[in-house]
Amino acid sequence: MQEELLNSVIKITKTRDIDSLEYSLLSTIQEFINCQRISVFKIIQGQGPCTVERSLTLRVHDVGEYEWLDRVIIDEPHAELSSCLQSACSITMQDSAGTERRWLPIVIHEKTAGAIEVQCEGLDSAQQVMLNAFVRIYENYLTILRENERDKLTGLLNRQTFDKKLKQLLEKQMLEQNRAIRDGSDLRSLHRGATSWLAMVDIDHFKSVNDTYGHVCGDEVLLILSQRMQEFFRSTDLLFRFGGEEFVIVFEPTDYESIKQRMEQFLNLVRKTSFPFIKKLTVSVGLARISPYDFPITVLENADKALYYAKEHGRDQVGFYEDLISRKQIKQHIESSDIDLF
Ligand SMILES: Nc1nc2c(ncn2[C@@H]2O[C@H](COP(=O)(O)OP(=O)(O)OP(=O)(O)O)[C@@H](O)[C@H]2O)c(=O)[nH]1
Repeated sequence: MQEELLNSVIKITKTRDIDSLEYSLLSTIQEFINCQRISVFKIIQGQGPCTVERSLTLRVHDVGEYEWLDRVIIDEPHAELSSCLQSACSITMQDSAGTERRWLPIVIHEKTAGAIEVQCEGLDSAQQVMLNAFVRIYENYLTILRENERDKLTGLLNRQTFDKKLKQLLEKQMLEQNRAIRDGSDLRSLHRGATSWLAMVDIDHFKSVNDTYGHVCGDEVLLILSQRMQEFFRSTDLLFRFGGEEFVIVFEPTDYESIKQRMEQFLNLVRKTSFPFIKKLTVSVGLARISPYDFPITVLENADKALYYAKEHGRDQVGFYEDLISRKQIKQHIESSDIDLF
């Protein structure tokens, strides 16, 4: 037993990314405590009321038969889950058939980040101790992994995580498309023109902010801008600090008109935001569509070309890659495999 326990701790801490960590945690809990259902819930930070997503569920049907349920946003969290998240305390409920449901909070840097829900036939005290210990190990390890994913100054995702996150998003889109084709759904009516988008945001004349007011003031500008971005964009949009004064946003699928309007509103918000010392600050944006079969580098290059165009044509504006291509204002990126050599 002791050896099995040690091996399971090794399994959990061997993981190098947050998604695999969730799989390891749930399978380990299931291995030691016979459950009917285990889920990881996460609070998605954003504006307005607290949004919760069920990040992963392991549902056990029969001995040796189980299924994994994927990420889903929970509009109305269960009352007990909400209490657990708000109070950061464990909550247990038992129904008349003796089935127990437990919610254990996940606390990171003294803030509740989510909860683990366990549904089972009732736990003895040794199992309860074990369950608590697994959740604490998960909590500690999650703290380390989260810090590795984030930029130190702004707290946004860092560039190193970009390829992985975009790949996950593209795989999800591809799965959805394949599922729709398999189920015979009409893709056009299914998505109604909605695709994912990537925006590259770059502060205009940032060098002069540093040169005139110093690096500390420059850092403060970066911090305020990233806070505004976190408040303004949806909690499901991925925000990265890509380099010095460059940010990348990957949007959940939406149509062209909506993304256009949202980016214009964002530019307006930046114009109206007050930054220390600086009278006026603006940003330029390059926006490109993300298709399921794109390479991350291609999408970045497209957005970068559109950004370059926006910078060259007066700054404080959004360059739309597809628009610029169709108007022949920039040249299309050609994949090396598409080039006909003969
Ligand atoms: N304060 C601060 N400055 C940074 C950081 N990283 C990069 N920079 C500065 O960002 C500035 C980027 O300047 P440029 O690439 O010349 O661009 P720009 O002045 O914004 O001009 P345009 O992009 O053409 O509008 C440089 O002065 C860098 O030193 C950082 O973490 N903090």
